[in-house]
Amino acid sequence: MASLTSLRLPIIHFSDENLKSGANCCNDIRQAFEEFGSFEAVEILLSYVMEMSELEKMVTRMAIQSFGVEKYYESHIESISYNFVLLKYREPMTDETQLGVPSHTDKSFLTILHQNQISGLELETKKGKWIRLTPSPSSFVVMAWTNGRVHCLRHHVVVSGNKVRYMLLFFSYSSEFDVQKR
Ligand SMILES: O=C(O)CCC(=O)C(=O)O
Ligand SMILES: [Fe+2]
Repeated sequence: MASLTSLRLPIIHFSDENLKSGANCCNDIRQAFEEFGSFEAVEILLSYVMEMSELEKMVTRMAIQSFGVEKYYESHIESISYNFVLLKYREPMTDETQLGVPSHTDKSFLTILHQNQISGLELETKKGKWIRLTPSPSSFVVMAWTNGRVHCLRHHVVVSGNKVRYMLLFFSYSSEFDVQKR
């Protein structure tokens, strides 16, 4: 059996500041590869969450502008908090036919979804028709709130087949925004 040492792999911080000052990060990566052939990448999730909050703010600003209620934008943004969830749906066992999430509507202001290639999410349109989403790792699905004018889609998840499904969910909640009963 190999004898263990207390050595650790080099750690590279993928924070925004580090990525912006590219040169240092590149040198660290080269050095890590030369000396260890490997490194531990940290702060990637934080960068991802920051990007998601930028996307959420951009969509919110555009929606608020087009509804002609820009004057509420600042107070709305101040009232926002986020929740970031990573989900893994295992492949169903042989005696299980479907695994997933029962039908519901999110209680968030906006929900942004990002996933691997395994389908499962089904959305009910305003007219009561169900759509099965075609997943794409290069796109995000944005779901809106509900009020008298905007309709949050009821959705559920049905997972079958023999592949694991991964899902990243980014929810924004507003303390000012009154989510109507759905
Ligand atoms: O896994 C999905 O596609 C969606 C999960 C979901 O709807 C939820 O967690 O609210
Ligand atoms: Fe949901």
